[in-house]
Amino acid sequence: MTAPRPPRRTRCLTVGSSDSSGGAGIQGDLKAFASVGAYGATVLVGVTAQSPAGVIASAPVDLDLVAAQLDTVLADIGADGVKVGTTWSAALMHLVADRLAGIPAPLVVDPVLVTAAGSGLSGGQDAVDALCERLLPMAAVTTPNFAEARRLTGLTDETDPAVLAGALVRRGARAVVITDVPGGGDWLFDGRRHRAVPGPRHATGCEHGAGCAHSALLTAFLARGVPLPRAAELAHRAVAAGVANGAVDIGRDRHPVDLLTATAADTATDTETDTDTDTATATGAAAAVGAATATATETGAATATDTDAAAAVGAAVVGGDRGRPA
Ligand SMILES: Nc1ncnc2c1ncn2[C@@H]1O[C@H](COP(=O)(O)OP(=O)(O)OP(=O)(O)O)[C@@H](O)[C@H]1O
Ligand SMILES: Cc1ncc(CO)c(N)n1
Repeated sequence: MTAPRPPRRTRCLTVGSSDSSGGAGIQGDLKAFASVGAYGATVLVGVTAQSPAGVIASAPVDLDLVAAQLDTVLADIGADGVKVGTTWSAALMHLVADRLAGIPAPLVVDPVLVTAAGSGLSGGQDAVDALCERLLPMAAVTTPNFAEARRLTGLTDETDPAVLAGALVRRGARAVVITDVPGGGDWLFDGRRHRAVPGPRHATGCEHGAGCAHSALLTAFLARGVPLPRAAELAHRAVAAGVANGAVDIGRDRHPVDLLTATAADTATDTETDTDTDTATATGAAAAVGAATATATETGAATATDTDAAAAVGAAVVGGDRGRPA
């Protein structure tokens, strides 16, 4: 009799660029995957010199090296969920689309065109067109911020997220989450139904990497089979908590989001007694899915009342593959 195979952890792959400050890009993605216990692999497509204040210099990685990374990681590690970030060139978009075509894993496309600090970070219009034509139709969801949604649709003065999301679906997206819409929170359109993903805005200045963290968490949750509306809610709550409890001690004027230490800080010396309910209850990615995390961590079983959340986080914590799509 052969021994049962141990449960496999969720494998997430990010195709993105390096952020020298460590807060966004592939570094941010790895932290976001780790915050929910997913295994993160990376295909590096570019390098940036940046701080939370902005991008100073950048360069793409040679396409042959990108192809070799994709082939190697997909052949050996595989992926249950894939995220694509920075869009350096049309050639890169075509290469990534060719290599990812047909892989049985949800794809999240975070079209990084404008960073939280307002820096442009993308190729030209041909890269944007290739992204829309090749990658958006393959993706389970795309997650532009408000400025990116305007750029992708060409609706540069549009203020209504529903109009922008509708236009993106007409451009080929299957589903859209526009992040940080006016008034706070996100906007989800799954191609059939529009809905707000509400949440308060936190004025901590810790927004660097928020978009990367959001799309990486969405990738991990979708990889575990959490339905998109719930995954969008969980990802937003986790990131908003990471902004509220961000790394204010890192960076001069602007600071990175922090998904990892908030939970630890919560259980540490308790020097901060925060009465703001959102801040107090939603500390860190793990706590954003509520008691589910704690229960799963302690008992090794996702016994919390919030089943989606438990599936999303619990599976990672116990290294299992519950919730994985067939
Ligand atoms: N100040 C804030 N308070 C609460 N939530 C926020 C705040 N800023 C952003 N968020 C949330 O963070 C997530 C990412 O949104 P955002 O629009 O900042 O991404 P982005 O602009 O792509 O970020 P970046 O370029 O730094 O990666 C969304 O769920 C959004 O609602
Ligand atoms: C490399 C990189 N990717 C993504 C973002 C998100 O805006 C960033 N600031 N830097």
